[in-house]
Amino acid sequence: MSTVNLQKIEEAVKMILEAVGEDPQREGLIETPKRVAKMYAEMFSGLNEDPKEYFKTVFHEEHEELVLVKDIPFHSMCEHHLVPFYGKAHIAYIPRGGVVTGLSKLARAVETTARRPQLQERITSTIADSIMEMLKPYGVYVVIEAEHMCMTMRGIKKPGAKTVTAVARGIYEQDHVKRSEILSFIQMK
Ligand SMILES: Nc1nc2c(ncn2[C@@H]2O[C@H](COP(=O)(O)OP(=O)(O)OP(=O)(O)O)[C@@H](O)[C@H]2O)c(=O)[nH]1
Ligand SMILES: [Zn+2]
Repeated sequence: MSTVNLQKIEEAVKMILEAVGEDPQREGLIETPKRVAKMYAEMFSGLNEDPKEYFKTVFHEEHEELVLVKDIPFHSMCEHHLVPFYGKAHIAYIPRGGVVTGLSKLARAVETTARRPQLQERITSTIADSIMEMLKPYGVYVVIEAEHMCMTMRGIKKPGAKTVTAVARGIYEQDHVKRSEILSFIQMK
């Protein structure tokens, strides 16, 4: 259930428009507070969701080897500036005890985690920790690469700069050879 207060967002957007010197009553802006409220409700819809829920869907398959879903596109909102950052997530894990999850659930966990005011580091660790807790695999390695609009369109203004975050859990914490294997699969076209 969404706890987003649409009316409050509308009022706030109207105030921002006034504060920057715009006329919220002019034709082009009259519907803008409503549109922005709807947009925020959508972009922050992950706030009341728990990515762990998705990993309740499991299948029994004796595959105690690598599973990697790479190039999962995502976009999120930087919690410092409320502007987007976007890129790709790559999720690798090694199942244990014949417990594998649905491949789409890995992408769903990215989506849910990204749809709230976020830091790239926190998206990365939340996904890794959710998988560890729910699937109890031998290990998880999550890599996220993203461009932050707050570094592109304002402030330091460095378009093209990419931030890479990686979180290793379980056997990936110690095993750099296994981590390198994932990184080479990620680079493969
Ligand atoms: N660690 C981390 N930092 C982020 C992320 N998104 C944005 N930031 C950074 O958050 C920082 C906020 O710094 P502040 O000095 O408080 O704010 P600011 O004056 O707007 O900073 P500048 O961006 O340097 O102009 C900036 O360095 C941003 O680049 C993120 O996902 N992770
Ligand atoms: Zn930012």
